[in-house]
Amino acid sequence: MVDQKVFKIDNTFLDGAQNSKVVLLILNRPIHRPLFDQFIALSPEIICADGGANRLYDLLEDSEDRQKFLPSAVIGDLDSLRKEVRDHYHKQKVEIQDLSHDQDTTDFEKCFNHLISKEAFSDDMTRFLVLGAFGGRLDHTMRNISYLLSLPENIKAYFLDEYSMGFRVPKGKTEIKFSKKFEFTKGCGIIPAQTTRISTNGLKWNLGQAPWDVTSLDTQISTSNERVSNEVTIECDRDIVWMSSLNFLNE
Ligand SMILES: Nc1ncnc2c1ncn2[C@@H]1O[C@H](COP(=O)(O)OP(=O)(O)OP(=O)(O)O)[C@@H](O)[C@H]1O
Ligand SMILES: Cc1ncc(C[n+]2csc(CCO)c2C)c(N)n1
Repeated sequence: MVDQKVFKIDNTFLDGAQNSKVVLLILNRPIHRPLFDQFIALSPEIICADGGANRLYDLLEDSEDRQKFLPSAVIGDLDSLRKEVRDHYHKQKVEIQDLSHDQDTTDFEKCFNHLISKEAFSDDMTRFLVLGAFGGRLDHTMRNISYLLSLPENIKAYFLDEYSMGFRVPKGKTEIKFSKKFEFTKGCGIIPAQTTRISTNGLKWNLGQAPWDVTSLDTQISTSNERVSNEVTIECDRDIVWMSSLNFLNE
């Protein structure tokens, strides 16, 4: 029998367990302060997608904090970036990239595509935390999920709001090690893009037996599931998005 390659996803970097490079991408959505404070403790590089810079600027009320948490770039078509915010970051020599010639990709995609095309971010150790990828307009959220599924396999992207965190699990067999500090054992879910044959281990309601041997958007999606272990194994024939609920709102 040929041994199947097992893909590993290790989220313990969120507990500060690994020495990984973290990039925090801020989109144009309200920023939940406790969420920001937790992730900023991982010493990330900050990048803002267009109006995301307004959100960062408004969150940090005094100039000392604004200086401390300076983004290294603001990227997008810049139609949402307020003048005072643009002037402020321009004065601080933050790179401001106007990509308004492109009317086919969202500001988030412009920003992320630009980042991952750079050598500094193309290594396997970089983790991208995208703040504000869910909530707000459902078409934006759905497009963000679609974009997540289209990323190259080596890109480690995590989409977040204060309720949940989503990441792609590629087709094949994957072992996921969860963060103890951030990811709640209750309230996890699996979002399929296409009709997917799937089996899991480590959940209270494992998938793998009829009718739960298949998941698809137009039949059934596992939500409100629970992890019974800090490690879960998933085997699927299409990429899916794993959703972990976060416990910020329970604090
Ligand atoms: N209402 C919203 N709901 C969900 N996500 C949003 C919303 N507004 C903005 N975003 C996210 O933040 C990113 C930056 O937002 P910004 O307001 O600067 O762009 P936009 O002009 O509204 O959208 P687009 O990306 O289509 O140009 C967007 O690309 C999108 O991913
Ligand atoms: C089929 C299709 N639908 C919508 C748009 C519009 N659009 C999508 S992203 C974007 C940029 C916004 O900053 C714009 C204008 C398109 N180009 N193609």
